[in-house]
Amino acid sequence: MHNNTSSGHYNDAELYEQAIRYEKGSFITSTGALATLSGAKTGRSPRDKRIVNDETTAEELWWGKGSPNIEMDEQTFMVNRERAVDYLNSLDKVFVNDQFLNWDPEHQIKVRIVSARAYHSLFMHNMCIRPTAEEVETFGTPDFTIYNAGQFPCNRYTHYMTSSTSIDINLARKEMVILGTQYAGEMKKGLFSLMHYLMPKRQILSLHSGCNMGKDGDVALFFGLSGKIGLVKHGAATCLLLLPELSFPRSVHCFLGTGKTTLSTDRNRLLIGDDEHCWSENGISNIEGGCYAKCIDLSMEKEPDIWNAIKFGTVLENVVFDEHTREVDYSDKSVTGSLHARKLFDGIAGAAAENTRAAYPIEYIPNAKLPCVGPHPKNVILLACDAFGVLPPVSKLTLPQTMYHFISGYTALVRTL
Ligand SMILES: Nc1ncnc2c1ncn2[C@@H]1O[C@H](COP(=O)(O)OP(=O)(O)O)[C@@H](O)[C@H]1O
Ligand SMILES: C=C(OP(=O)(O)O)C(=O)O
Repeated sequence: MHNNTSSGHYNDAELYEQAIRYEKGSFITSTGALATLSGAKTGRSPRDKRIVNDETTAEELWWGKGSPNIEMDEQTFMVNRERAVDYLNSLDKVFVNDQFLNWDPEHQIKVRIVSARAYHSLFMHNMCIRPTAEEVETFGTPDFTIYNAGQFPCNRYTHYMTSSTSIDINLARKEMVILGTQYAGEMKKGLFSLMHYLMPKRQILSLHSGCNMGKDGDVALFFGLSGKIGLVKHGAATCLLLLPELSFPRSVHCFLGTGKTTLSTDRNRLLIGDDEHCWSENGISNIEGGCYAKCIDLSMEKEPDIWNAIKFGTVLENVVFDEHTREVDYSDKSVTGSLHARKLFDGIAGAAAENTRAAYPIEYIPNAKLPCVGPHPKNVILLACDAFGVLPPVSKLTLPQTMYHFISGYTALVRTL
């Protein structure tokens, strides 16, 4: 970085101080968490996420109709990279996180995150695997670097840009650039995209799943899409029956997530991870070092372990709290149900992206399995949200049926309008 910009690793307390002093909307809640705001974007921007299509990725990645990969060229990546680095260099200080991905030591990846906001640094500190002091000293060259200049927009007149947000991945340069969104989840999901590229080359399956283990070592995987909006009628969702003490609201309702985090965090089982895993010959390993729980309507009674994890060190995104008591009102969706959120979901009547979040280190869950690895899974659960009520609430699938439903994406929400 530029000589006038100081960069460094900060501890949790220092990051709290920096966030509270310099980042508007950052406060300590009654339980000690750092409550903060992600700005206009309160969820991911998949339509603004691009991958450089070069000689190698042209062959290796799926492009074109039906593919979720949106392309950009190397030159445009460099334009955005320069813009992000120039922005970061214009600041007095930037935050640097050197951390690891993947609890399987044989397939661990070193990542560096350079960010402008203390909130982003604390978030990644919680979400990636934390190195020891000695490992920080001997970290060396990272395998991948994120430049997060999310407060600064991309230039809408730059080739490929369709808004002021761009999340750009260059696999050859091993870099990711973020412009125009401060939603912290972009960083963790960007690294997950990287793992989807790197791990299959090593004959390892990267999985969007939660994972926990019974006392006898039986591992269960929970698959289900996140970040989808749904209109669910009471009683129509499969996951309702998997965890009957929780309930969906009575009427038509919009929400995110199918329950990987909620259902893998289970008092009676050891938590291996809530969202991203690798399945290799060695068994299962969590990619991350933390959890990113949705907290809309969170309560002590329904989800006690997640509730208790919201303490000093935890980042609370876009929640509303009482100015004096600093008690969080988890039913308040006014920040994430913003005009922007409504626009994001294409004007679906009454829709609000209820995406208030808590990011905490996995060891904040009392029965976390550390290190976060386990043997080959015994059960695979596909969580579905079938608003039509066509799927039986619980079905035991044969292997071909499982493959069919997994590949056809039926763990996603199926909605009515
Ligand atoms: N029966 C249920 N099973 C799972 N989640 C439920 C249930 N009822 C309500 N919920 C809520 O749905 C959301 C599920 O989100 P989450 O577990 O984060 O999904 P994912 O990890 O798959 O993205 C949470 O806000 C949870 O409180
Ligand atoms: C970070 C995200 O994923 P998940 O819902 O799986 O936590 C997200 O969709 O914004």
